[in-house]
Amino acid sequence: MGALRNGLLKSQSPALPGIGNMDSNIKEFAEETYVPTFAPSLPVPNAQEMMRSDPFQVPERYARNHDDMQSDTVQPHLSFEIPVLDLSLLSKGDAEELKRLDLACKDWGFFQVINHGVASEVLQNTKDVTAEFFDLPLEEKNRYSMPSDDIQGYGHAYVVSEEQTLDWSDALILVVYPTQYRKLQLWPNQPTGIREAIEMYSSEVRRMAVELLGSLSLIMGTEKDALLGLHKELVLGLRVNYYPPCRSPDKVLGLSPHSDSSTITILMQKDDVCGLQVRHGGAWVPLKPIPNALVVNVGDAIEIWSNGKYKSIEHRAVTNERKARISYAAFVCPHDDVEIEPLGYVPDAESSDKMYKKVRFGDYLRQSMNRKLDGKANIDFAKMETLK
Ligand SMILES: COc1ccc(-c2cc(=O)c3c(O)c(OC)c(OC)c(O)c3o2)cc1
Ligand SMILES: O=C(O)CCC(=O)C(=O)O
Ligand SMILES: [Fe+2]
Repeated sequence: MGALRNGLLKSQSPALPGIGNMDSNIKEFAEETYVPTFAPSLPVPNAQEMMRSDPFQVPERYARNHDDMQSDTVQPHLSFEIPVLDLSLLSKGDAEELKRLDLACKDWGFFQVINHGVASEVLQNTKDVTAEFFDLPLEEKNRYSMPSDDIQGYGHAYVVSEEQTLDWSDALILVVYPTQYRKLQLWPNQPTGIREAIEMYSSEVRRMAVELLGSLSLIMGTEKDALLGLHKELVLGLRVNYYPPCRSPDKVLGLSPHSDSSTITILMQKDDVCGLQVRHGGAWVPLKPIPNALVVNVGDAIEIWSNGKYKSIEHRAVTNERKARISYAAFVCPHDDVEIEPLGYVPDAESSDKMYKKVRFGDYLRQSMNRKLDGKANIDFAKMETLK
């Protein structure tokens, strides 16, 4: 078992596979089943504890380059232009709503979804129990620390050098589907009901993902079930981001600019704190939460399958001066063994030339996890040599 990730409490060991909080029948199953591991990340301090111990300090490792932060234009007035789509209409195959989906994916790569069918009680319960988890003492949360060679558990991912500027956040990352990939020893069992809440929320998000993949298949000019079929098995990783407040929000970022490697990402966020910003026309546009809506963004896999017609869009999270923020990103991905490449028949694709080569999704995901979050740099891995 590897090094402890959360630097502030070095005496606490991470939960060991097969010890402690795992049901014996699940343990037996897990031991017999292949569970993929993910990229290593360096240990860094726990952001929440750092803030708690001295609310006014911004350690050097977190301080962003002043010029970079100042030169970033933020355009709040464009928030209202980020598309809002009705999933109940999309699922019925409503032609106008499908057209709006096509425009949303082309112009923004981000949209909010209403009438998604996930009960507000399910959303609220997930928010309540996970907020309680982050309020637990560090010692308790560290029972679920990420092992040093994996991305699952409580800690930090994408930290690959001592020099890189750190994000002002902690995360709990769990693989939920397929169920045999779950590492239940890293699933919190406190507060009561947290596992059930995550399970319930994720199964609703998976249902939504299947409906959205159907609509995306249609606007990509193929059969409704094509994209789902291309996944072989739908993989769903849930990343719960905890952003402590920061008294100097202009000096730090909660999450560095990046695009998601996924096919699509479905994001839930606290209704009362803004934080997500989307790259649009060279500026950053804050995405204002609509109560009970879920946010969807196009990931790198769709960019590749659509030969660049629909692009994964860079986004980042900023921090709030007074309030903590929690967001829940569900990454919907194909199975590791799926080979992705432009589908070849997407209508009006940006270029008739193939812009991306064939890549195994597992290789794509791992190369992205072996580097720091860095805008759209990941996708170079799949670009044709002549286009890099
Ligand atoms: C099977 O276990 C997992 C599957 C996928 C992920 C995962 C997929 C991503 O696409 C992804 C991501 O795009 C991302 O942003 C770059 C990220 O951090 C911000 C992820 O943690 C992430 O995870 C995890 C586990
Ligand atoms: O916190 C947010 O709103 C963004 C989270 C995100 O982009 C991610 O987890 O990939
Ligand atoms: Fe993201």
